[in-house]
Amino acid sequence: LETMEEKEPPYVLINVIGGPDGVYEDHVAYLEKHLKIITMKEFLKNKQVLRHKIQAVFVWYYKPVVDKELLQSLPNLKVVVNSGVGVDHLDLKLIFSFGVKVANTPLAVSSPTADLGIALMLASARRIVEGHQIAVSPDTKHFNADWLGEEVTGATLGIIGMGGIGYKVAQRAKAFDMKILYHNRNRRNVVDEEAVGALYCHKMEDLLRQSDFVMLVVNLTPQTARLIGEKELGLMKPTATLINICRGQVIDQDALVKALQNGIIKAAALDVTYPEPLPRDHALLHLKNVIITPHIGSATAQARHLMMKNMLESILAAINGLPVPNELHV
Ligand SMILES: O=C(O)C(=O)CO
Repeated sequence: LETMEEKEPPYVLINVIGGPDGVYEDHVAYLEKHLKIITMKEFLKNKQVLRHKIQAVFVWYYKPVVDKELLQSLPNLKVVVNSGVGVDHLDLKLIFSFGVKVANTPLAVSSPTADLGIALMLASARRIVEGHQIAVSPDTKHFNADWLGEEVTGATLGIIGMGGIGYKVAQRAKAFDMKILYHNRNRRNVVDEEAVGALYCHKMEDLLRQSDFVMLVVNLTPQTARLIGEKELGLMKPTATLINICRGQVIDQDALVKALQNGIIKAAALDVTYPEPLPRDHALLHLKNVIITPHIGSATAQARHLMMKNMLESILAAINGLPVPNELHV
């Protein structure tokens, strides 16, 4: 009996298989080569037995919620692995206090999210969404658009948050001959700066005043919540565009709506809002100078596959007492 138990794969709790919030079915099939997957529903049905077996929680798009109650019910939990880089939905201190490790998947997310930032910048500058609407409209009399877009070539891009994703945005923007400014808690080393031609702005205000495009790429923390409000929007050029690919809460959305309505800034391109999705009557959904995508920074087949693979690697390492790839610390 003992040998049979030893051979049992590690038990991992996930929210649900399939559906909009679920782990993809083909990923589950892959994971099951190494793990025993338990859905939240199965767990709740047979909690008394399963709670002792579960060694990892697989948080796929914010679910399941890892709260005190869940942590208390899993005495053999070793690790919580999170899809994506942002862990603002996890109470790290609480999780660590249970002696549980946490890992995320920064490498899977950084390139596709940077790509999306550039895509939003170009889509806004070249009015791609409006162009599409004209091209498919039954009424062809506006076919030759009676408006013009802006070029990004030679324009100034201000990147707020120069971590893994921000730096990849800069690498891409360099290819457009953009002038790149950045603001970050810590200045990057000179080699990194020179490789992309990025100039450090110690004061975010300086970046806001000078940029034609401002891209937000920070982690959501108490320090970055509502980082961009009425005052900051007021410092931006009336011709500037704000692009957000990190978290909606980094912007004071009411202030953004006012700034967009009153010509304080020209446009916004947002992959993230709060809440997600926005209520259907929200002003941001009805302004012509706004483009919104439904939080698709990492929504590529390659990224999601790599996320799942990295999460699996972190689970197996933690369970086997090995160094955990992408482990987060306090
Ligand atoms: O990596 C993250 O935090 C994401 O939001 C993925 O889209």
